[in-house]
Amino acid sequence: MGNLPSAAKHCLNYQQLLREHLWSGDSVAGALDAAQEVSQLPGLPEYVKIVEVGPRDGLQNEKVIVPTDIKIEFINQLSQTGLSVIEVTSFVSSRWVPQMADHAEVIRGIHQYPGVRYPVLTPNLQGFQHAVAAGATEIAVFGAASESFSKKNINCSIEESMGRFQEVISSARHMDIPVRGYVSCALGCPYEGSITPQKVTEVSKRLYGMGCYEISLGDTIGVGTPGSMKMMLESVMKEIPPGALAVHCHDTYGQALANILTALQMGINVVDSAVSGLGGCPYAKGASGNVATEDLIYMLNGMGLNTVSSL
Ligand SMILES: CC(C)(COP(=O)([O-])OP(=O)([O-])OC[C@H]1O[C@@H](n2cnc3c(N)ncnc32)[C@H](O)[C@@H]1OP(=O)([O-])[O-])[C@@H](O)C(=O)NCCC(=O)NCCSC(=O)C[C@@](C)(O)CC(=O)[O-]
Repeated sequence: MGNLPSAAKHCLNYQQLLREHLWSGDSVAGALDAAQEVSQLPGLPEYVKIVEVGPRDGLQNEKVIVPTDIKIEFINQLSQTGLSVIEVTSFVSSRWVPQMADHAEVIRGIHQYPGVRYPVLTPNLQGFQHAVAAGATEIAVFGAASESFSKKNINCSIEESMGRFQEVISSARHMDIPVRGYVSCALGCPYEGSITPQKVTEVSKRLYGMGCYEISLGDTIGVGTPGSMKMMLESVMKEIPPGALAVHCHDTYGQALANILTALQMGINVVDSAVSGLGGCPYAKGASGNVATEDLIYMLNGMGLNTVSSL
């Protein structure tokens, strides 16, 4: 692959692993054999939707800017693996996140496969308008449960961000564009430390009330444990049904799969992940990558849970 950045080579190799082995049911050395009997744990959903965030969350944090044609090839290959949602880029300021400066070229350049959705991140009306002009048909707004993180990440307070999101969501609604909402720092903040479940609930409830069809609760710096995940979800689930929630776990302390399992046991069946464990937010220092898609699928397969939608 010539002199491709190593991150891109790495994720394209993993993509091959996903397509050739995990989804198709072949076994890789030491991996679970499709014919092997699996026993399902009680209380788990039968189907888990994976939201692949590698091209966006993964590549936004790479030191080397991945060339646009490689991003397009990466997304096209991911589209052929069986994933039903691939978050492809973000319409943010290229001064803030230079890695996403080619957002319009990426969305225009990819082949949009039937049955796959390709959401993009939009922080404000300007980003939304550019995203729609480039052909985006699904978007996500991204807020935080931490005041300091909100200021560092999107340069406004939580209250101001809610005003911007309301504008975006209203415009999206007029165009029948579905909007997902992220809540960062759901289990801890790089600037403020712990965040109360009540604060996470308050922000999530506002986004849900504005019309986000799904709220993705982000453990932005990967400090959560099954204990704190359970407490946070118990609080959020008093206001939002589990069917409208997703979890987004970074893996700094190796807790991501355990945290995801906790969420699944509590009735959540949408999980964000990034192929090869890429990822991190440029405004959350110390955060490691997301849970790796292939590890997540390995765990879900091992529990007999379906990850390919039959819809
Ligand atoms: C939100 C802004 C744009 C505010 O940035 P700002 O500087 O406060 O914006 P402004 O409204 O004051 O405008 C200043 C300049 O930015 C431009 N501008 C204004 N809006 C846009 C836009 N949408 N796209 C492109 N340009 C834009 C605007 O046109 C103007 O340009 P100038 O007149 O100076 O030439 C900035 O703070 C930003 O881009 N932040 C993005 C940060 C980011 O992308 N973070 C990573 C994603 S979040 C994440 O990773 C967490 C998550 C989702 O994965 C979940 C988890 O793990 O927790």
